[in-house]
Amino acid sequence: MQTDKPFVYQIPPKFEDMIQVGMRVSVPFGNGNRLIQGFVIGLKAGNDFSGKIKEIKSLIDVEPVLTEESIALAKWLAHETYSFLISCLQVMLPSAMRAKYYKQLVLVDDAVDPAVKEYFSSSKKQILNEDKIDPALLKQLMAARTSGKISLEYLMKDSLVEKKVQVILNNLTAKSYKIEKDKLRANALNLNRLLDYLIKLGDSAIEQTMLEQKLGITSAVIKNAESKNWLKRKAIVKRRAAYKQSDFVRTTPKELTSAQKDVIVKINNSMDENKEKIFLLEGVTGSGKTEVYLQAMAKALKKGKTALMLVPEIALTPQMVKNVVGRFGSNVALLHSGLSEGERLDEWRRIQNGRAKVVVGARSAIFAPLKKIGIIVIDEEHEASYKQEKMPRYHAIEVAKWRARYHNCSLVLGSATPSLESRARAQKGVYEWLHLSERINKMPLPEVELIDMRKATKKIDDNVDFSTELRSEIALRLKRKEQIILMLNRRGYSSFMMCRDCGEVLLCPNCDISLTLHLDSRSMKCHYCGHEEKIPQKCPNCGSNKIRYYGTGTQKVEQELQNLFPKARVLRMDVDTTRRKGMHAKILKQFGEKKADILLGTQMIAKGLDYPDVTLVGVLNADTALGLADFRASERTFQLLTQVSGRAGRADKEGKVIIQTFNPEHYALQLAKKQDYERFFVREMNVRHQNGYPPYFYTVQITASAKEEGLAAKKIYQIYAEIKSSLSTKSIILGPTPKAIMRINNQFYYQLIIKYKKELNLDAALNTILQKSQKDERQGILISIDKEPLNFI
Ligand SMILES: Nc1ncnc2c1ncn2[C@@H]1O[C@H](COP(=O)(O)OP(=O)(O)OP(=O)(O)O)[C@@H](O)[C@H]1O
Ligand SMILES: [Zn+2]
Ligand SMILES: [Zn+2]
Repeated sequence: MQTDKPFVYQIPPKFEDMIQVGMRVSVPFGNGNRLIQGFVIGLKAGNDFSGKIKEIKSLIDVEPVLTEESIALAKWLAHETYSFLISCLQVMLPSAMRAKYYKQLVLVDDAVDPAVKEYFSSSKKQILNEDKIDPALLKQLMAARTSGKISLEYLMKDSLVEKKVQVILNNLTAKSYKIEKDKLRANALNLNRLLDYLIKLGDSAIEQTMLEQKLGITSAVIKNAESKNWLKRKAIVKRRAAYKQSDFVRTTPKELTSAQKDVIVKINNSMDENKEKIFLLEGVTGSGKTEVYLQAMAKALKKGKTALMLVPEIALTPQMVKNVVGRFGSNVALLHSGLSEGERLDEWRRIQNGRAKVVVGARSAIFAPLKKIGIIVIDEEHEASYKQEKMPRYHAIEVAKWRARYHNCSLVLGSATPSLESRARAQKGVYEWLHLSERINKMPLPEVELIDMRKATKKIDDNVDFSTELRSEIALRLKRKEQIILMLNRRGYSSFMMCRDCGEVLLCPNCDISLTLHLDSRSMKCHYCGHEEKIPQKCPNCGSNKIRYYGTGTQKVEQELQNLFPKARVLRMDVDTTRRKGMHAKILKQFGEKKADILLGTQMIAKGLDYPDVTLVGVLNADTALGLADFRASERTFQLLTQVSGRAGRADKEGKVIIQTFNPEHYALQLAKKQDYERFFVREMNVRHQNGYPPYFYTVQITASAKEEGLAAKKIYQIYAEIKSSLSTKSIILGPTPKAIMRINNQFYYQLIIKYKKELNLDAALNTILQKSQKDERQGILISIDKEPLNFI
């Protein structure tokens, strides 16, 4: 259970001069006095607590892991995102530093069933693994516990482990080695070789595994030598490297174009003023935003400060790493999910102790413990992955703003397709708007052609995913030995219905939002107002019976490609082919080395890739995102199509883009075809204004979930009543409704969304809900509060 308040503990005399705010300690907690991990968030003399005060048991850290800044940030975050403070403190640290708890069973009385005895055969203490244990045995164990024959203990394992390796050191003088060698039989080859090596080793040391490899000997030989006192073994801490320095060629700053210069001058000036300032760098695809980031970051370093750069997880490609590590060398720390826990911990430590001055990472890297930050860069700022979907539900941009204020530094938000919220703020002058409107070397943006699949499918077999136009363009590039990127849009896979003849997507009569298919209830539902109707047999628009779930798979397309172009070398990139660690990078590397002609993938190939030989981009299905019942559907579609189109024709060869769609008239597609972000912005702002959506309104989403549908529904209506009474009449509540995927893991989800402009009482009302949610949790009802949710359904 969450206990979201600080507790008072006594500092035992032995820790008196050592304990500091920001350290982790282990303390007894609750009636059982089991040990748990806690954070020291304040020190005070005397106390105003009337009960008996427990003592701190031990210190987990010898120096604080939380800084003054991170504690202040956590407090703000808890308030800002309606989260528990403890979750916010934990999010500041790498996962390896979060305590993990184990249950341990201890046999106290031998008179137990044979099965139980067997369980304890290797040791009287066993770590209980509830997932792996046979349920029948578990039942017996629990019975034995009730009768007092077994006791249950909670253990905290601090996984703050450093990686240790064994190194070999000399133990004898050169002279003694000579004597040993003379004693040795000549056919003791391994020992002879080892002795020769040790004589040469002198004062240095070598890792044991390396020595074994080098001499082709086993650890038994080393053991033997150790017993003869020839050598010493010692465990030393080894840094787990996130990247190999030697893999990167150092690069020097590029001569900037005049457009880039105009932009960087503004950023540099603001850095010289040491004032908090937010820039929106809107630059078309291939306009050289990365070089601007790098030179601005270099400026921060020159001023003796540090630099923090965020990129979406999926864009943390070998190319991006090459760019940054190439420029800043060993100053760079990388933080992303491709690293092991240990690697991330070691990178975090390098940042904390000031050895890494540049941090590049995905969302959670925004909490990197850099001191004296001079600049924060957020690339692809429109990306939804910057928002965390579990508590604390923070948006990295909001955290970045807080840190920019704390450090009085610059924040640069960059994108070819900024989020509407960001672009609107630039409009109002909240952010300074910087614009790169042309590609490097004045290369044109690629020509985009929309293919109307309502007509195309009639010409060819209904089941084929390639129009004749796309096929002939692919054939042409294959002949010219140029490269092709094909994207299959999988978002919203099979979740909505569309007519194959007229392109009609079923809409809600009350909202301008498409209905979502619910297979469990066999109906179409609106997730905004609750409207529900039967799944139609015929298209309500044209009467055709060719209406279907929309969706296709990468594997099916790959097969088709092989049939159409048997000689083409295809790389497929989707969740299946990238599940294994490092595969994502590997596939991109192969493509970059021209070991394939076609890169076929899902959304994950849309951004950041910069390959000069790619001259054709094909989008197989542009529509799935449009069909989603979310008011951001048009924005996401426009962003995705513009981003993926931007992969074509980035160097000296002209690019071409083919987009297959059932909705060629839709403004998101028409404007993506022109790659005209500015016009899209104006148009979409109009739509948002008319329908009362962000950025014209703020939003909060409240979700209630439970194993029993009734409980979740009852709770959300109760919250609805409470919230309603505290809101002014100007605000709107959408719902309550079940969520689009109402049941996940047998948990039922209900939600409501509050739209408001100004609500003085809302904050207090939401905090009350949060505090009460601890009680709800005991009854199996989970409540979540999400400020500015990016997912409405
Ligand atoms: N001043 C420059 N002189 C020469 N080449 C440059 C310069 N600036 C950038 N480039 C090159 O131009 C290409 C495009 O730049 P970059 O990848 O930074 O674009 P981008 O704006 O980030 O695009 P996207 O939004 O599509 O990722 C890169 O290959 C980069 O090396
Ligand atoms: Zn129709
Ligand atoms: Zn509706």
